Amino acid sequence: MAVVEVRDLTKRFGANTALNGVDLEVGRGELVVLLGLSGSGKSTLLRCLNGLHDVSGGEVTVLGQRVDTARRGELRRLRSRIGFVFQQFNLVGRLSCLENVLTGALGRVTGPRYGVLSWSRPLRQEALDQLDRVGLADRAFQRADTLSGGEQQRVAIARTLMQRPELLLADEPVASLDPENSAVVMDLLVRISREDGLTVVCTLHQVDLALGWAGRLVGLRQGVKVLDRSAGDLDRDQVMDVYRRVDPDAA
Ligand SMILES: Nc1ncnc2c1ncn2[C@@H]1O[C@H](COP(=O)(O)OP(=O)(O)OP(=O)(O)O)[C@@H](O)[C@H]1O
Repeated sequence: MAVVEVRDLTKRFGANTALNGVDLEVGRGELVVLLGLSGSGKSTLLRCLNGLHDVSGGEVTVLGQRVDTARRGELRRLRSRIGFVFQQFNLVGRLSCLENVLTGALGRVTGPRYGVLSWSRPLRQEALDQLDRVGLADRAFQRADTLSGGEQQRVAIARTLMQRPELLLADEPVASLDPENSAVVMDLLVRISREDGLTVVCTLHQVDLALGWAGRLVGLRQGVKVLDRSAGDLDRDQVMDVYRRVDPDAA
């Protein structure tokens, strides 16, 4: 069964059509990168997958759950199975890295938590293991806002893993990082996807990163899917064609 099944998806914002008849199927363990010019609909597509946007037409099924027709409770349960990694990390800067990672498990416990010791020992160990996995176990008790951008994104990924997601959506996860840190974060996403059989759908701006790290590339141009191929079958020029601007007067 596909993890993501999108059929003829259309999303309009007023008169603006952000997605126009998009079909997409993503199988378990695939790492798919969405590419396209700014405004081509990449983030909108990610947001339709976890129900952050209502759809204007078509069907979206994720982890066997219809998203476009889901009730609020069904959406809440579905979102607890989907990890989301953002460009801006969204860590709580004054909290330690360990506490930030622990908050990823909030959906698995009942009631509020204040401070590291309010979490059970097994969860604390699990959070430490996740920090270790992203290479930052030695920073567990350091304030998150004292870490570099690349390190903060790795903590954010560890936090998402605490959620035990079955699907990971990443919206420009390396957009604010330098090339070296971008490579570290992409390496990490690929490794986690392979080790856990985790399905990842990620938007990226950098063609070379996408070609180097993705299993499959999906290109959007003005809300239309114009490319959907295995990365190994593509060269740079073919991918760059996704970025060809469309002259509105030429149509
Ligand atoms: N909440 C919104 N309200 C109105 N229009 C929106 C909204 N979100 C996106 N859009 C519009 O939908 C289109 C697609 O935007 P989207 O953010 O999905 O593009 P993108 O490919 O992710 O761009 P970027 O690479 O800059 O993040 C754009 O024209 C954008 O202005």
